[in-house]
Amino acid sequence: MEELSVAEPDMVETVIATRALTKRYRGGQLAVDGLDLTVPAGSVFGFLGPNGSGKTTTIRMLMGLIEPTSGTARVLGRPMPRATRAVLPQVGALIEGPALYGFLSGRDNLLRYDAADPTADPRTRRARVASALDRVGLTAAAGKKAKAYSLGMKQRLGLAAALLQPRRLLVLDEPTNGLDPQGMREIRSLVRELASDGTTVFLSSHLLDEIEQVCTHAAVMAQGRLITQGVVADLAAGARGRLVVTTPDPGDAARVLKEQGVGDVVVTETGVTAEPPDRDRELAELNAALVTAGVRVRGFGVERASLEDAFLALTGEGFDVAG
Ligand SMILES: Nc1ncnc2c1ncn2[C@@H]1O[C@H](COP(=O)(O)OP(=O)(O)OP(=O)(O)O)[C@@H](O)[C@H]1O
Repeated sequence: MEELSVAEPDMVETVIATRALTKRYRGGQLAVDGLDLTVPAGSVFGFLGPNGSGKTTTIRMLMGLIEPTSGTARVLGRPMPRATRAVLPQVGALIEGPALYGFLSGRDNLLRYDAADPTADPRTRRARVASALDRVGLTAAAGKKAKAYSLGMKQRLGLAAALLQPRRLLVLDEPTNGLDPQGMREIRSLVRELASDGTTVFLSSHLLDEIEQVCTHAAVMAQGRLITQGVVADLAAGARGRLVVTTPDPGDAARVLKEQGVGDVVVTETGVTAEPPDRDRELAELNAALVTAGVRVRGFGVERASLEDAFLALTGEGFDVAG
């Protein structure tokens, strides 16, 4: 019996933990290669990687949908896929778009979904559905047929289905994929809101700026392997940022910076960028050197590194966004 119980909430500080998790598909494709993932409780964890980097395969292993070839995965403290039946009721998942009945209204879709859950009390069903609709902002559109919903509304309805029961973990696979900018904003702010009550959210994305905007933590994947993971701000800080000089005299500016020993000087449309110096004092000296040499400096400063810079620094290649 012990086997089927899920560890108490305060015992689980790591909501997802994998060790050397590996998946090789039958065709021989190594989709996930020795993955060690640690998702802390309460985080909004971004699982980032270009298309084909192994994100969906990992999520499917975490949800007990497919067996790993080797390695282990624990979700809410329990081994997957062995404890799938005990774990899944506490996990809300939105994977590969929600399965909806187009001819039913949004509300009726949720009523049906709730009725399919043997643990859901039918007497409180309508209240549960109303509150889930409210949380995702679909109350006004609840009576409309789902086929008339926009993609963003369908995603929100899928989220509402995931929220019918209290969840300790939400797993969202590319939740903003295919949405227009407005739809993306809505889903992002919804994710923030869901996380603010302490629910751990694990979301995959191939969009760096999305991860920077909504996530506290992130893991970066490339070709089935983990490149880095940690607090988003720390990951970005690991990259050094760029010295940016705005000037109508880029040639002179580049020459002066090189004379001063600055590395990786690149002429751009609006001026010059380069490796930033290690200390602020040197920054002031560089600025002075430019001015003394007669370079017309219109802007001078170090631009904060983004997660994209960190990714570039780690992989030495561009973040190939195919989707
Ligand atoms: N059922 C399968 N059989 C064989 N190979 C597969 C299967 N599913 C995925 N793959 C391969 O495994 C690799 C990882 O795919 P996966 O879908 O996990 O990546 P992803 O990061 O989720 O990408 P996307 O965002 O495109 O879904 C890819 O090379 C893919 O072609």
